[in-house]
Amino acid sequence: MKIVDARVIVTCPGRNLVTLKIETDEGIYGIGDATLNGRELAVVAYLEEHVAPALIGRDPSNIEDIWQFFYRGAYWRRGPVTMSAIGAVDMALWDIMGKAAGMPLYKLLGGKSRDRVMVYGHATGHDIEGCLEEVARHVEQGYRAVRVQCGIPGIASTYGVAKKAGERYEPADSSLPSENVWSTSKYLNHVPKLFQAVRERFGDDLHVLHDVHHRLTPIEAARLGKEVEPYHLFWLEDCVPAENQSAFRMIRQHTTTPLAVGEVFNSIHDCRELIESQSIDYIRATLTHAGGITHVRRIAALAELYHVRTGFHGPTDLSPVCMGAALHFDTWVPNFGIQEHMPHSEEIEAVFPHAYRFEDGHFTPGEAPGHGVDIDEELAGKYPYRRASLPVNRLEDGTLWHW
Ligand SMILES: O=C(O)C(=O)C[C@H](O)[C@H](O)CO
Ligand SMILES: [Mg+2]
Repeated sequence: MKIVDARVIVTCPGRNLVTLKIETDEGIYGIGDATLNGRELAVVAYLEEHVAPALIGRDPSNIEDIWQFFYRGAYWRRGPVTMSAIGAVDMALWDIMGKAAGMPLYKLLGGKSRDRVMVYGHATGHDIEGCLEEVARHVEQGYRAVRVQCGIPGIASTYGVAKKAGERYEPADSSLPSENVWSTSKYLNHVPKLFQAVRERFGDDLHVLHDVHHRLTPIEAARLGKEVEPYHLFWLEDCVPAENQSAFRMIRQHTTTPLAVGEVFNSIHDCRELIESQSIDYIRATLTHAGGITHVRRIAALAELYHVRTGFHGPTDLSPVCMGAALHFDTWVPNFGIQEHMPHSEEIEAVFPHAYRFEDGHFTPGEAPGHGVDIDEELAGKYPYRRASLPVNRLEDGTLWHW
């Protein structure tokens, strides 16, 4: 089998999504997700100029060699743009091989380690009462695990909180970055009260999660971890920016709250120290941004040695193609923890028909060969690209802060 075509499809059914389609001389094609939120066209250019031409004529079954060719062969290694491009190629090649073998991807990877994949949903509210209502709605829908993000009194807009009650939260909300204001002290005073209220209302069995979105310093993160200990979070996510991996050793010494990190990571080298020092409990690097299945399974294997489990990133800025491939990976990977789930809009679901299904707080990947996600190119063509940027954060005195 030979690759005869590789094309990038950009569509914006409510948000920008980038898909790589690789076609073979045997009529089998595969698709991969290459979406990098707010930087979509950088990956498109990388794929179109540097990757697609070099794919033509290759045997798609040489997945490992093709991965090495684009990683080592680029000389300039790593980084979200490069690794998203490689991730899309890799996902599409695994899709092709699954289709050629007539097997769902999880079987190619080594078969089922579990019957179904537990996901967590997103509850968001402007105040604690609003959050509790949203958590209740998720529980009614069957979710066993819910991430809870709440508006902070005295701060106009907060990460993870939709503009209006009941609306979807989409952070890439304007053409150029909008500016948010952040106060660490107001946030730290509020969050323990939120989780106290959640536990009082929903009891001990519901898994609850929280995303700090990189905003604290290590000692502030240590304080938060300690103060929410009585509420037994499933995890506290991205409590500090993780460029400085050793910061987590200090947080770890102060708290038994489980820690999750890695949605912005794109290689095993970003994760290595955190995993080897046993400073975290869940690794979130996912297939699109961390070089595809071929690379993320190395990360998962390293993590397994240190009791670290997977907790893949799964916001709407990753397309259903990533979601489908991730659900196969989750079904197979021995050290699975949980999978994030933010439902895509009806428009996006129509552009990307898929075999995966939600039931009772869990997903199954389906039995379609490959990753089981397709793209309706005609429909995709009706939604042209629109520039959208993620916000920036400033402290109350105007200092630029981590968003
Ligand atoms: O889903 C999460 O946990 C996130 O933090 C979502 C990110 O803000 C989003 O992917 C940015 O593009
Ligand atoms: Mg996050």
